Amino acid sequence: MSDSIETQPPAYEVKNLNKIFVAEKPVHALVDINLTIPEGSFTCIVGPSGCGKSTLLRILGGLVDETSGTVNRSLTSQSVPSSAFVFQEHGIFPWMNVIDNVAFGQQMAGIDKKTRRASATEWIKRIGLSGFEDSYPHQLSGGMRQRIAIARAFATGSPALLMDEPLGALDSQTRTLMQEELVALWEAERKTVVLVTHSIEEALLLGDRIVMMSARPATVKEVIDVPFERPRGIDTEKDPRFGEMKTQIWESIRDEVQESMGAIS
Ligand SMILES: Nc1ncnc2c1ncn2[C@@H]1O[C@H](COP(=O)(O)OP(=O)(O)OP(=O)(O)O)[C@@H](O)[C@H]1O
Repeated sequence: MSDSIETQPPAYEVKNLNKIFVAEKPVHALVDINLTIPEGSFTCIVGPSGCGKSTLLRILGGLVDETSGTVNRSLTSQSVPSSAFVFQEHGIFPWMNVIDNVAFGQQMAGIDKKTRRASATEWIKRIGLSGFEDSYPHQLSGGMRQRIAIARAFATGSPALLMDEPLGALDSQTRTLMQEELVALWEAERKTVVLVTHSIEEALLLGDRIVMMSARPATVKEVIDVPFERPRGIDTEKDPRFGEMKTQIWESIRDEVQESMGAIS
């Protein structure tokens, strides 16, 4: 874990948060969530499928309202959105070319065309897609499309990036490369990142901290500090502690899945 993370002021402070979706049958998604996310940290959220991870992320970003409790967001900005989202798929517009997709967030923020095209060109270079500025998403691979979605989020200038399984649809080799690229961008920019993942390995490779959620109605079961030095990679995975932590997290999640299915006798 980065030494300074613990001393950073909170980017998000969640207190006694509850979320009940009002549907034909009300769904109690989140119950009494208390969580502090330090500025500049990389936090991964893991938990059983359907427990409420995406809901928590959307509440952090203000896309969904909480039912009760509070979310204090200290990272605000007059000129750009306080957070930018990256979703697993469909995050970029098929009718826009690469440069317009990357510049979209800045366009929404009212930044002039010349400035946003210069910034988008720089970001396209940083993600290794120079030469593809005029290409359309259907002409690109899945990995290239997710690079664009990530570049667009960084290019908005938002101080926080909220990512919902951003690498989940990629093949394992592309995913490994993109994990490294994402961490390199985060280390250079030091945004506050909150990333939902189903992959325990990914959480251990990317995160300063891992927030483990219980089965629905979800609460924060545990927050684990990830002890591995950066850069992390194959050597990190060979560390015996990596295997131990992976087993510990998996066993905890498995208990939650079993509990939610009523499978524990
Ligand atoms: N708009 C909505 N209306 C009603 N129920 C909803 C709504 N959005 C989510 N839910 C319910 O809230 C619960 C949590 O959903 P959420 O998508 O946050 O879980 P998740 O942990 O991200 O799932 P997964 O890991 O499968 O992506 C689920 O039972 C889901 O059906």
